[in-house]
Parts: sequence; C-alpha cells; structure tokens
Amino acid sequence: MAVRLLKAFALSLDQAEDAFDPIYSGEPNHRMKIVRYPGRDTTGGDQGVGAHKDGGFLTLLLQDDNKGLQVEYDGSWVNVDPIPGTLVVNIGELLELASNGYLRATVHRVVTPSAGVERISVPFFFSARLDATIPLLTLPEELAAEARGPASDPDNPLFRDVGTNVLKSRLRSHPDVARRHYADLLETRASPG
Ligand SMILES: O=C(O)CCC(=O)C(=O)O
Ligand SMILES: [Fe+2]
Repeated sequence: MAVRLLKAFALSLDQAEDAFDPIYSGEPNHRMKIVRYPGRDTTGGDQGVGAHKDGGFLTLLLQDDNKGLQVEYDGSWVNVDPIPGTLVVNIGELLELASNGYLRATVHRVVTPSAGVERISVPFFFSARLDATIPLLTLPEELAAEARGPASDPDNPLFRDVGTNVLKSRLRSHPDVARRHYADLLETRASPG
C-alpha cells in the first residue's frame, strides 16, 4: 500500500511513477513499531510524543479506539480521531526534500490518554536506503511556484543524505539515550545539505 501511495505521490508531482524506486529498492530502512501510551494517572503529564515530523517518505499509522494523535494545521493542533478500518497517512521528510517543500512533512504529536485509558498505535515508516541521497525533483512550473523550499528549522534540519537524516531523527526522538551513549555523535553531526 505504501508503494502504491508513493507512486501516486510521484505521479502527482509530474514524475514517472517509479521515480523513487532506486531510493528505496534493495535494503530500505523501513520500520514498524508498536507504541503503548499509558494513561495520565501513570505518566503524571500530558506529553505522549512531542511535536515532530517523521523521517521517511510516508508513515501509515494504525490507531486503536483511543484519541491522542494531533496534527498541526495552519498553526493549530487538530485532533486525528481514530476511524475504525482506516489508517492515517503522514507525509515524511523525504517527500518534503524531494519536492523542494511543495509537500510538507506532517507535523504531529501525541497527547497522553486520560487516566485509566491506555492507547496503542502501530506506525509503519516507509523509508529509503540508508546510502541513498534524495534528489531535488524538477517540478512542473505551477507546482514549483508553490514550492517553499524544505523547512529550515534550526532545531530540525533536513538532510538529503538518508543515513544522516535517519540518525538525526533517532537522536532527536531519544535524547536521553543519545546523551548517554552517543554524546560524540551529538557533537559532530553534519550540517544540513
Ligand atoms: O502514536 C501515534 O499515533 C504516533 C506515533 C508517532 O508519531 C511516531 O512514533 O513517530
Ligand atoms: Fe511520528
């Protein structure tokens, strides 16, 4: 399903439908995880997952019946309430880079469930080969006119080198682990490219 969607995105950008194939074929860094959010009575706060963009091409997300996921739209947070039988599709950073910011990666976060409620979600991150570099696609004029360039957030630089971008996402998602075990990497991270 992710491949079909990515091909549809390529077509919508006026590219060949297989334009992204070489970037993820072979040994792509796709990941899937099961995430458990205990209720507020356990966590003592409302921070589930802080605001972020996913680092791959696309994320397909299965939610259970419990609310919590929010996406940023026009500067406010919008609830993405679960709809049975559906998956949430988030645009990731690699599509933002390839489309020069015509497509923006979805900024999203998760708020901790109420006391006594536990939420489970299963995201599938459709990513790319770690040794691939994301090309800058030539967009048709009408789309290029609306491409704002990839976001230049100093707190979240986007890297065309897929391996570097994956490492950045990992260090950002788990800052405590990064500080403890990979302090040298935090120091020497390359600058955006
Ligand atoms: O649990 C969710 O709904 C989203 C999780 C998420 O954003 C992530 O793991 O990147
Ligand atoms: Fe995410």
